[in-house]
Amino acid sequence: MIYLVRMDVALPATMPESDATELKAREKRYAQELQRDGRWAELWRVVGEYANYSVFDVAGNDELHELLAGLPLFPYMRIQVTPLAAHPSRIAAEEDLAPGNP
Ligand SMILES: O=C(O)CC1=CCC(=O)O1
Repeated sequence: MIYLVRMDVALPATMPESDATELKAREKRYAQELQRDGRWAELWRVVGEYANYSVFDVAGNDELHELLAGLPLFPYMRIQVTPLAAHPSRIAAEEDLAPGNP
């Protein structure tokens, strides 16, 4: 299933800079691991905000929840999830159209 996810991050003003830096580094490693295995398909910054729009390609609600809850920044995020369905007018990617592709 495909999900559009918006994450808004709000770190407490009282958080020491070194803790914030360490959390962000862990978040980056976690996000890049999931991008490499294909489950975090898109990651875009919202212009002018400490927020992102992401697209996840996972088995379903339970897997998405597990991935999101595992984000190092999860305790400091507001997360909105929109499940997406195929659009009938979408031109499929070349590889989707390849003969023999399930
Ligand atoms: O900076 C953000 O939007 C939060 C975040 C998600 C993945 C990552 O590396 O940072």
